[in-house]
Amino acid sequence: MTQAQQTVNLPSSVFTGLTEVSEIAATGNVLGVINYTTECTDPRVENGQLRLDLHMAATDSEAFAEVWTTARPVETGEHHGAVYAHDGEYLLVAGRIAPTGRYTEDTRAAYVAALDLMDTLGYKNCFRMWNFINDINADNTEGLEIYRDFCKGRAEAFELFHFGDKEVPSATGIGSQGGGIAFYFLASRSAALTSVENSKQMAAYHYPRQYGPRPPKFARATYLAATHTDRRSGQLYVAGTASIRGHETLHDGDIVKQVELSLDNIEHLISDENLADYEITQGNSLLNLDNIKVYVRHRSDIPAVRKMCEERFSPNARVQYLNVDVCRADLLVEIEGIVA
Ligand SMILES: C=C(O[C@@H]1C=C(C(=O)O)C=C[C@H]1O)C(=O)O
Repeated sequence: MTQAQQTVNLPSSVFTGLTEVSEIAATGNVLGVINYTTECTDPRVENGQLRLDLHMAATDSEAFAEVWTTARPVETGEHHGAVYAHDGEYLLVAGRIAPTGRYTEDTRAAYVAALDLMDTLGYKNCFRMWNFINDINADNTEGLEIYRDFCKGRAEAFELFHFGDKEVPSATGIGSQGGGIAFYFLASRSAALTSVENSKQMAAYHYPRQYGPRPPKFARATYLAATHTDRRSGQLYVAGTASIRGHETLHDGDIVKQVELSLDNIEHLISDENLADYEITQGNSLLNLDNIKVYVRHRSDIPAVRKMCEERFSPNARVQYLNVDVCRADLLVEIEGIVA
């Protein structure tokens, strides 16, 4: 099959009630099940499937599962505390850092184990990372905000693996309702990746030191396609996006304006105007965003946030609203998604 005809069976995920996971699992091979639920547990292999429970819901009624499926048979395993599942083309790896007074070293060690696993198994193209950080805005035992503590350890791990700034994947770094720091990553063996920045935001890895000793290392989006010549039909994994222009938070205290700017930021990020710098042409708008998570700091804001989002998202989009802290104390909302 020529490169031009090569198709990459991209992973897809669905959100489902915790009880429906078995039904989804019956439809194909499961790369992994991420439970956004009422407690955090260490990643595990259960019935041959990778499972990670994240404490992201206050009640069972708010809980849901994100199920990653693939057309290929899946193998699972464990590597220095990280649990993984792979199908020959895609790898899902999950880990958890236990609560501690200082996260830099444990974050670095956990990321080193996961990045080493990717190298060892041959899935060097990491295209999305999710990090769930309990007490994200609280100070660690040395007075450093826990998010900044995490960012330091992550930056050190990327440095050890010689990740250039333009090689870091899109990511989410968000609060949780318990459990230290849990994370999961997606990587590919052969897909072509393009790191995408937002021309209206400073690249996070260039943030000034006022935001911490080491900047957050992530791309605003990662474009994933079968080959580098495919600039039209790839997927865009959109990082958690908030009310930030340049490097500054805008609309402190104003949830409505923060939602508007977060949505405007994503709309611009995935637009042909912004993607022209990468020779990607897809004609995207917010109506093409799916697998959406909307993180809201104050539970009482969720109804208004939902109404604003529903006015701009496709009625067919899969959307979950979660009540957790955001990476900066002055941010009230954050939104992520995938353009498939
Ligand atoms: C919202 C922002 O950052 C958040 C933190 C991230 C991280 O540290 O990995 C990634 C995206 C967002 O979840 C931002 O800086 O714009």
